[in-house]
Amino acid sequence: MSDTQIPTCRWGIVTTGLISSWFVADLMMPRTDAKASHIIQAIGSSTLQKSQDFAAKFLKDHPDQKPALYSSYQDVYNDPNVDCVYIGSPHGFHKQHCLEAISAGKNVLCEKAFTINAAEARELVAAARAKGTYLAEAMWLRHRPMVTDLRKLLYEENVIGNVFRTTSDFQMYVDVANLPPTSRYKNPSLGAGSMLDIGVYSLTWAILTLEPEAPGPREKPKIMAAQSFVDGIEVTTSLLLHYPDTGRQGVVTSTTERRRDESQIIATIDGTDGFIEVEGRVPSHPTSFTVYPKWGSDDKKPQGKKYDYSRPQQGFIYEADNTALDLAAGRKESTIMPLSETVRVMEIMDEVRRQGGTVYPVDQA
Ligand SMILES: NC(=O)C1=CN([C@@H]2O[C@H](COP(=O)(O)OP(=O)(O)OC[C@H]3O[C@@H](n4cnc5c(N)ncnc54)[C@H](OP(=O)(O)O)[C@@H]3O)[C@@H](O)[C@H]2O)C=CC1
Ligand SMILES: O=C1OC[C@@H](O)[C@H](O)[C@H]1O
Repeated sequence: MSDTQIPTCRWGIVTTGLISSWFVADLMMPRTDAKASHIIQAIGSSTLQKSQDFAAKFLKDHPDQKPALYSSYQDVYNDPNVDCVYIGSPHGFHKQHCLEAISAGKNVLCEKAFTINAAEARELVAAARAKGTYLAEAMWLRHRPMVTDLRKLLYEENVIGNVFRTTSDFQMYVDVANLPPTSRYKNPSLGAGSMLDIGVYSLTWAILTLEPEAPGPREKPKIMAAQSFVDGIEVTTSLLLHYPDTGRQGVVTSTTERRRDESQIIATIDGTDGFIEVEGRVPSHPTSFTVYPKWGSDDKKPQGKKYDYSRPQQGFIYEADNTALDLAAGRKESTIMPLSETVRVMEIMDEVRRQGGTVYPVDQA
């Protein structure tokens, strides 16, 4: 604990790609409501030059940060001053990188999609439990205070009556046909495909708004899914969730075939007394939501009440703070995204892929 009684987490950043830059930039932004403080203790890349370039670019305004810069990921796992390793490699490497970190005795926060399939996720859970290390999926959407507030309005205050449906669509244009085979959006071994990369967020909106018990134990929905492909890579997934007990339905879609607007409605939750629209750039990046009463008999959209959560940070600070709090409390997994929940999500995506026809090389191993 620091003097101010908030925990400090010393992070070891593994890989210097896009997400690692977003994560580090967010952690370094000033704020007044910190629940933890964060130190970038080490950076590991496939080359020393990349680690140096990353630090020079993303820590240039933070001379107090003096990370050890490494030419391998293993050096980060071996660094005794690192409290938690953040893994930002492509999906296909998550299992290997997590296993290497765990076997070095390190706590791990690993990017989504957690693994390629549920079997890999279960293997990681077993490894972390055997070693006694912390392991969590960096599903940052679940950590947003907005999500907690929204679920409270839905299921404690019942602001839209009985929830019966959620729709969520993630659109992102990727020119799959013209990408090199090494790209994580094109290479099946790296887990290319819209479902694992972005559909997981649309699915998360359905889970969070249709399953009030989440992340506790609960029934699994029935799943109906279809997937489409370009050059053998899944580019569009549509999936229907149906909860027989309540009749609720989730309409969950993702595509890398469509350009999106800068701001849009990223999820809609329908209830018997009204509806809620979640606004933002994409389903991983909500900025506000608006609660509307039921439509009247005229054709005018009713007046809604907007809840705005825009702030300078992208939102990675919430998962980082919560990880630091978990570690300070001696927990071995996240209370917000427990490992059982990660495995459940992976199982749902396995079933979507089984119906849709996406097969990754490790599925056949
Ligand atoms: N939470 C979120 O909003 C986001 C999450 N993600 C997730 O983060 C992960 C990485 O995505 P992203 O940052 O976009 O990917 P990038 O391609 O930008 O970066 C991946 C990094 O992984 C390392 N790497 C190791 N082996 C390979 C390989 N064979 N091919 C490519 N990279 C390799 C490289 O790091 P180095 O050169 O340093 O060794 C590379 O820079 C994915 O799991 C993705 O789903 C991505 C974007 C947003
Ligand atoms: O998690 C993600 O959200 C934003 C997208 O740009 C990215 O490809 C995806 O991995």
